[in-house]
Amino acid sequence: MAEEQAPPVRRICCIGAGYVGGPTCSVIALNCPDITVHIADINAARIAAWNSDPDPVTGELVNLPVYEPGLAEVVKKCRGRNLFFTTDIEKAIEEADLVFVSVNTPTKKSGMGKGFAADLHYVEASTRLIASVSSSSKIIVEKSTVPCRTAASMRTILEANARPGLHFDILSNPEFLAEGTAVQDLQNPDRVLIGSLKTKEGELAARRLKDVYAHWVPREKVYTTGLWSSELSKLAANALLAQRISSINAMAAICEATGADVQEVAHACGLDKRIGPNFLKASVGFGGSCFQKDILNLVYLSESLNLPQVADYWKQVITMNEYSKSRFAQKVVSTLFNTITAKKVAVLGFAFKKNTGDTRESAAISLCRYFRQENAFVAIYDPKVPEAQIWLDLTEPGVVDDTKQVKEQVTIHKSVQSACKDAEAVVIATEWDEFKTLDWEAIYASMKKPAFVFDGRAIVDPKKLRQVGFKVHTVGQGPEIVDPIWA
Ligand SMILES: NC(=O)c1ccc[n+]([C@@H]2O[C@H](COP(=O)([O-])OP(=O)(O)OC[C@H]3O[C@@H](n4cnc5c(N)ncnc54)[C@H](O)[C@@H]3O)[C@@H](O)[C@H]2O)c1
Ligand SMILES: O=c1ccn([C@@H]2O[C@H](COP(=O)(O)OP(=O)(O)O[C@H]3O[C@H](CO)[C@@H](O)[C@H](O)[C@H]3O)[C@@H](O)[C@H]2O)c(=O)[nH]1
Repeated sequence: MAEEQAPPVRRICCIGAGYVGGPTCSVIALNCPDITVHIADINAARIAAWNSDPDPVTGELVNLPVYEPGLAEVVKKCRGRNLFFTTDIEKAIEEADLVFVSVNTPTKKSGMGKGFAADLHYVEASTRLIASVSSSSKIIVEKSTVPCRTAASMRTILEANARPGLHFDILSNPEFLAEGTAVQDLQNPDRVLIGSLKTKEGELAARRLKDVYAHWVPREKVYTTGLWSSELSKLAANALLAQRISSINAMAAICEATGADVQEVAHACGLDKRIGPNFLKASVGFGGSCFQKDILNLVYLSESLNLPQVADYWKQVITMNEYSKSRFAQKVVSTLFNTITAKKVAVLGFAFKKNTGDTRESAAISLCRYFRQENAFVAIYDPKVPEAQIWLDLTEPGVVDDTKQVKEQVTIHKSVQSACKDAEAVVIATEWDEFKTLDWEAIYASMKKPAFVFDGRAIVDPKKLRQVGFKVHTVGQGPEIVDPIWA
């Protein structure tokens, strides 16, 4: 029997103009000129930034709220054509035939499940708003990362509150973009996952969303599943990715103690097709808004399903990540003759990875906290993170209680050279490309001696730095092999 014709989606609303909603729906607008896209948010400042004017000299959109390579060009091309940023959420919902819910789902800070469960109140508020303002049937798409079976709660809320006669199909369409490569990932995804109910209506709604992606994604890359599998696949994918990093970081600790080199170990393992080479880069620890949050979410889900062994298994990925960060900080302190009190430590990079201005759960935040607790002076440089954001991260309520002391101990610099001047140690916390080609001789000349480099990302050549005069520690490299005088 022929499949029922799926009417094309003409108007899309995206609730949430953040790191996911903004790039995702801008790329949809770019590839689907026949679809009008409204990205709506309660945060007026964020929407104003999305609507900000180009730089009068270069014509570039330099004030967008999310920095992603290539994103400004996409927004410039589509904004005002078929892409609009608005705070009029109700109107955007009302006019749409498909609504993405792309709001934040942070870890709960209080109440039941505190520290583990996802806070779903933004998702619920969006769902209630959709129910109250809609006068036509719509497809509602979970874009946010949510616990398994959230779609069932959304359905219950919609059915209880919407006008009689309206029909809502709920789809799960988790986002797999990584920050720093968001546009590239969206333009050429490994896969697009769409989960739906296995009913005639559910499958028709999934086909309509598939048709949107088919404007630029090959149809065979769109994988359709049941709703619950789709929701769980997002948590599973992040858990598996983070697990690889914790696994290689655990190996890094063994390497440092034995003289093995974790880069060689990772390469040797990655040559096995079953293992593969990606996501095996040892580091100071993973950061970002997703890995920790989503694993905690999975741990909570497992515990609530009375699966404590499963919960413990995944919890260990986070425990190992915390250990990686503290182990690295400990290495700095022990190498600097067991005290960094009143010593200047330059921290290069504050973002959780390169090519983003995002600092959420960045390893640099933890490192700076450790160094401050040891009474060091911390000098920070990052090419993209705004100064105000760094202060916010270091003085977040509940993390430190003494803003004044933070400001006495921490300085934020506009250049690497200025951050490193008179420092005893340089710590590379983010793998920004510019750190690979620094003028290390000039940096060395300006530092106190002995001058140390602690490379938490394994991006600089330790041999070259040692020739300049530095004492170098690279994450995952045993010192007794590369520098016998440290043995
Ligand atoms: N950041 C990533 O790389 C990434 C990747 C894949 C999935 N995700 C998931 O996507 C979701 C969004 O993440 P994000 O990084 O974009 O978060 P974000 O905090 O950057 O953006 C969320 C936006 O939603 C807005 N919002 C909240 N409630 C609203 C409401 N009721 N009405 C209108 N706007 C509302 C907020 O003001 C905010 O601007 C999360 O569930 C996250 O886990 C994130
Ligand atoms: O081999 C590696 C790879 C990554 N990292 C670190 O891991 C963190 C996360 O990196 P990455 O996954 O590249 O960035 P995210 O933007 O957090 O993306 C992850 O989280 C998103 C939100 O759910 C998902 O959509 C993506 O698929 C998933 O990769 C960063 O601190 C990286 O420096 C390592 O230490 N070693």
